Amino acid sequence: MANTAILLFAAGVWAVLGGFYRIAPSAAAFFFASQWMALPALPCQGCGPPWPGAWLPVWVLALCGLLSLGLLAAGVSRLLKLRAQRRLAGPALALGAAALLSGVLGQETLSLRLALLGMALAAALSGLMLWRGTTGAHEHWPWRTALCLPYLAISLLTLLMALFQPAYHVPGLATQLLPVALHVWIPLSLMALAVRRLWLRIAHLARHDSLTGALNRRALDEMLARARARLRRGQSFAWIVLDVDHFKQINDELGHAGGDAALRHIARLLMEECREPDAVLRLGGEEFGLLLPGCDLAGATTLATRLRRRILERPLQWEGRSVVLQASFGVSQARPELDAGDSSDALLQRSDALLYQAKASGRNCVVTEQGEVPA
Ligand SMILES: Nc1nc2c(ncn2[C@@H]2O[C@H](COP(=O)(O)OP(=O)(O)OP(=O)(O)O)[C@@H](O)[C@H]2O)c(=O)[nH]1
Repeated sequence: MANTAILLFAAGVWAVLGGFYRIAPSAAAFFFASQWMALPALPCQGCGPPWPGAWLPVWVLALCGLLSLGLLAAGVSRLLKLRAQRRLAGPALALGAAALLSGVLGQETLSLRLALLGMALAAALSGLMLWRGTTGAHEHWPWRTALCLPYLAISLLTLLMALFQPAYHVPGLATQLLPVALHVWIPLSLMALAVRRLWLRIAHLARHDSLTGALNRRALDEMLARARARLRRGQSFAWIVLDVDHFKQINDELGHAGGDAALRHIARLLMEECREPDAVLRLGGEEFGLLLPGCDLAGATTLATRLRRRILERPLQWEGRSVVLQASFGVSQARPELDAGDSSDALLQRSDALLYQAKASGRNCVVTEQGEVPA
């Protein structure tokens, strides 16, 4: 009864998360279905009514278990946006079909063995996808291990049952542990993963421009504060501001979607050309900024000159047309006496003035604190 209640509660939580809050809705739908399929499939020794599985032949229960684990694997692949591992998913499906056929033909023990083998594969598949899908900077190994361990346990247990004890109940300690792993830890850990992914996405959106993927103004404020603190300790930084030339004309000719594509194109070029500590920011409209920690005026000028050329050389490809873009640049280096104050925006103002000069002297050029750079 307790297991059934936990299971129905988890199904309800997935329905609310996916259906109401739209958190990973397709993955939540698979998890919801998986919870329902697990209801009759719970391996339970000597359970009678009202246990839903009490009325069904044992090979049907095992098939429900396989289906439940298959839906779980599908949900994991949707949640982590991974393609299911065909080498495991294909055989698990084939085992399910063979188990169904042999059950219908009256070969119950064979059907049970095949379904248990399928369950071992499906559980291994989910564990493998979770391990691979959570590899990265944000997930630490103890958390990843805790996520994957129950799948490994289920996989091993069902494999042993298939090979040595083809009966649909689990002996000894495993009788207690398996339902806990299946119905408590797996839904809880998957819910935590879904919510954590959403939180990371929100944190990403708060600092990035949704059109171009470049950092936004809020990120600029944080990065400038850190750069000013380093400036006070003697490490300089440089700032490049650039504005796409005649962007209104591009919008008029290509339409707003074409203008947006031009902005994404420019942002991609800037990101390709920058080094690891450099930050590419969209300041608004067609204006971008580059914050270059540890860089002096000469380095920033070299980069701006390279960017100006690269933008000219790599036209935007839009609806079969090749559209040449160009931009004007203002470049300055931070100075401790002017720019180290907590809320000083003198550096940005100097660069804006240089950008204005670049526009005034014909556009498509780089103007630094030492004058215009020859083309
Ligand atoms: N497609 C698109 N257009 C935008 C976006 N933000 C601003 N704009 C447009 O960008 C245009 C900027 O025009 P202007 O400020 O006159 O600048 P410009 O035509 O580039 O002229 P110069 O900077 O002097 O070379 C305006 O038409 C804005 O509507 C955006 O996110 N997407």
